[in-house]
This record gives sequence, structure tokens and C-alpha cells, in this order.
Amino acid sequence: MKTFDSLFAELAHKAATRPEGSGTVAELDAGVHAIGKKIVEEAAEVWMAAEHEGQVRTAEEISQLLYHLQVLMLARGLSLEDVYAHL
Ligand SMILES: N=c1c2ncn([C@@H]3O[C@H](COP(=O)(O)OP(=O)(O)OP(=O)(O)O)[C@@H](O)[C@H]3O)c2ncn1[C@@H]1O[C@H](COP(=O)(O)O)[C@@H](O)[C@H]1O
Repeated sequence: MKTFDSLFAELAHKAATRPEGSGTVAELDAGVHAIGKKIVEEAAEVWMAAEHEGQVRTAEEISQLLYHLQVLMLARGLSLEDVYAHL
């Protein structure tokens, strides 16, 4: 099963190698402003799912929020350690 750390490693590799068809590369190219809007949208979807849509949908929306947070980390050059230092 994929973990937060293994997904981050996968996304960092995509950012470095820029494979054709990668949504991550497209999102990085869209920039921090666009990624930030996606995070706000996904956060709202997490909230709505948690209130109205049950466990599975909530978990799915949380996974998407985590993904977009990782893309923002890559866009800003942040490492996992940079974030974990604040946990
Ligand atoms: N885990 C994810 C992931 N979670 C969410 N998303 C993106 O977030 C979108 C989900 O958003 P919504 O459900 O709101 O759907 P949507 O609004 O219709 O989506 P868009 O129109 O905004 O694309 C998906 O369409 C994906 O673009 C993800 N995209 C990729 N990954 C993983 O990231 C890795 C790299 O992916 P690529 O860069 O695409 O190869 C792979 O392991 C993928 O499984």
C-alpha cells in the first residue's frame, strides 16, 4: 500500500523526470496559485464528505487533499523533513 512518504518520493521523481501525461507535472506547471486553489477545493470536499458522505468517500477525499498538499510542497521546494519538523 502506498504511504505518504512513498507517494512523495513518487511525485518528486515525476517532478524531476517530467514524464509525458503526468497530472503532477501539469499541476506543478500550473503554479502555486492554481495548486492552492485545488487545495482549498479539496479541503471543502473533505469537509462535505465527512459531514454527509460516509467513511469511504471521506477517506478518498482526504487522500486527494494529501496529494495536492504534496504537489504544493514540491512546487515550493519543501521536503518531508521540513514539514515533519513542525509535527
Ligand atoms: N494520488 C493521486 C491523486 N489524488 C488526486 N489526484 C488529482 O486530483 C483530481 C481529483 O480531483 P477531483 O476529484 O476534485 O476531480 P476533478 O475536480 O474532476 O479533477 P480535475 O478536473 O481537477 O483534474 C484527480 O483528477 C487527479 O488529477 C491525484 N493525481 C495523482 N495521484 C497519484 O500521484 C501519482 C502520480 O500521478 P501522475 O503525475 O498523474 O502520473 C500516481 O501514483 C497517482 O495515483
